[in-house]
Amino acid sequence: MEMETKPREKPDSTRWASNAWALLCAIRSQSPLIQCITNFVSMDLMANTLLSAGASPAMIHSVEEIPDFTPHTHALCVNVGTLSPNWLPAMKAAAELACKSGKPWVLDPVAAGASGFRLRACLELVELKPCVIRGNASEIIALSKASVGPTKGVDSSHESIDAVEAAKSLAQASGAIVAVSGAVDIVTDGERVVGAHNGVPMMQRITATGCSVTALIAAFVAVDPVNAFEATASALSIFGVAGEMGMNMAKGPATLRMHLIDSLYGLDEADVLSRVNITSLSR
Ligand SMILES: Nc1ncnc2c1ncn2[C@@H]1O[C@H](COP(=O)(O)OP(=O)(O)O)[C@@H](O)[C@H]1O
Ligand SMILES: Cc1ncsc1CCOP(=O)(O)O
Ligand SMILES: [Mg+2]
Repeated sequence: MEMETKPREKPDSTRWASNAWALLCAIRSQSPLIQCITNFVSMDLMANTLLSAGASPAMIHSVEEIPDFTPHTHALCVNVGTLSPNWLPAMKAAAELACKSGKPWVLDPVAAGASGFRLRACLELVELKPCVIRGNASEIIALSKASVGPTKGVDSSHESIDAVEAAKSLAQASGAIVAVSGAVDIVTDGERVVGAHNGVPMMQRITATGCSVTALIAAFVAVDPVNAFEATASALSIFGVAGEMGMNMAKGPATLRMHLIDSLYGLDEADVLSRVNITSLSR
């Protein structure tokens, strides 16, 4: 039998899983403060998602408070779900201040293609250099093409895999990491593309799971801002793992919502190492 002369390299999938676990541990020990300027529908689930992961959420959105508060946060999540003209200045001010303070910020362009007002707002926010943009496939396609069109509102009428090219070109044009959620969560920096193959279809039946995973991405990039690509894929995969484990105990969307949060809170190393499934999709 031939002796191995150097340590065998761990396969990619194992490295992704170990890294995801390390980042979750960092969130649990550091409890990063995440400012969320988000829609009324998502506030509760988003805050509870962040708390169960170990982060500290603050739903603070008035423009008057941003100069005092935003510089003390570790990351910012901006979500345009229930956008109205009087909320946009606060979103922009917080994004600008986050950048100025060297803090990553993450954009969720909910229903980007549903109206001209919403699309313009999203495009203006993209100009303010988000670290990560996470949407469903229809949102990323609309934002990438800068086009308003027939949509299903906040839901997607496309598969995530159909948005890979749109995501790559949005990443190249904006400099952001772009994530497309769906059956496979796609993450790209414009060159590399990975897929996170976790989650269950029932997650689409709970409102604000997309919003909540965007906030979770903010928590992951808060603890590893230099590796936003890896942090984004890890957050999506970990949320999917919590969904898979929650689904084992759920009877439908309402109980999945509860068990997903409990599972995210209780994830241990063995769960993460055995379930995180991130693979390269680059050609
Ligand atoms: N068919 C699916 N299979 C597994 N997970 C899914 C599926 N569709 C969505 N998810 C998961 O549900 C969460 C919300 O994604 P999605 O429904 O695409 O976002 P949004 O609510 O913004 O439209 C993500 O964590 C995603 O991975
Ligand atoms: C239903 C709804 N309407 C405006 S925002 C919102 C929540 C959307 O949440 P998600 O994008 O996570 O499904
Ligand atoms: Mg959404």
